Amino acid sequence: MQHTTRAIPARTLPVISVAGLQSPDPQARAAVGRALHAACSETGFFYCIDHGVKPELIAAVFAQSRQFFALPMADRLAVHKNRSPCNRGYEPLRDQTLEPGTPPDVKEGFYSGPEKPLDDPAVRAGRFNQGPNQWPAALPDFRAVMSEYSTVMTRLAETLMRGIALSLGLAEDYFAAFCHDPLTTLRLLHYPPQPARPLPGEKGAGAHTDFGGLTLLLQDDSGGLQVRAADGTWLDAAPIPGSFVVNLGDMIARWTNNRYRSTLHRVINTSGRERYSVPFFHTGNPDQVIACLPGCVPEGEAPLWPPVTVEDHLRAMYARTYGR
Ligand SMILES: O=C(O)CCC(=O)C(=O)O
Ligand SMILES: [Fe+2]
Repeated sequence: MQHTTRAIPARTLPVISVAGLQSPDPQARAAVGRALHAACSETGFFYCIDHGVKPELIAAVFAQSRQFFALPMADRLAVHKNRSPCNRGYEPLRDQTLEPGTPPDVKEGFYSGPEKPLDDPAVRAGRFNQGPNQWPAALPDFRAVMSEYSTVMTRLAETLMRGIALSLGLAEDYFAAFCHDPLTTLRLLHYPPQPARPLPGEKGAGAHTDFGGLTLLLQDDSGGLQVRAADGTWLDAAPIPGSFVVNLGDMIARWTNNRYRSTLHRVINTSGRERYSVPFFHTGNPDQVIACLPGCVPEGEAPLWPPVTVEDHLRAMYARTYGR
């Protein structure tokens, strides 16, 4: 019998151990940089392992999230994000339409972020997504768990941004200004099972790219996250326990003139069960101007996008996906 071989594009996302980024040995850090370079330029998505985030903390975040979405609707509506000047709190089912032209997403969520009092100068100035959180009164540990998790994840995102700088041949602290007072958003998501008879195009989360810098996602064991491959097919980002699925958002695509990809992804919860996930968005310093990095435009060509601030891009994307 004859066997033929042919190159088959990888059908899984790369898995990157990021422990080396914490090493005092520059060779170890550079090796992670090389792995990041391949992942960021090919898929814009990878699994991050050996990240140092404690499993107990991750378990606590999921446990609090399940409890939140199991609260009576009146308790959830008491912290509706429409009551917040900065998009913090509960987001009901079908509130967001990530994919233009499709029905609203079959997911509900909860947003929190760095706590700033109403008299903080940035809040008084009406800066986007900055201000106080709303916390569910019925869950006494919720606030502490989410706040600790946000702190830990901000640190991990900063470490990864140092790795991304190395991967681009830049100084390791190149993105320090982007990380200095970052907008970060912790989002809890709950997806009911995909409807038995969905409307045309109806999904848990419509196809979209993320708006910011890095997204670090926890998913439960339901599956359902799909990532668009270069050939236009959808890859399943199957759950790997203990890992984060990391992807690059629009800020990094614009910075690198699309050398690093902000890749379309979507969720269809065909597990038949409730699905829980927790994206953490590290969006960056709101005043940071994102303009094409030196060396990312070929001679004689113009960059693909004009410069934009983090805050302006974020504002435009919320307006588009929430229709207000
Ligand atoms: O729930 C997921 O797995 C992905 C969520 C997502 O893509 C988002 O919130 O931007
Ligand atoms: Fe996303």
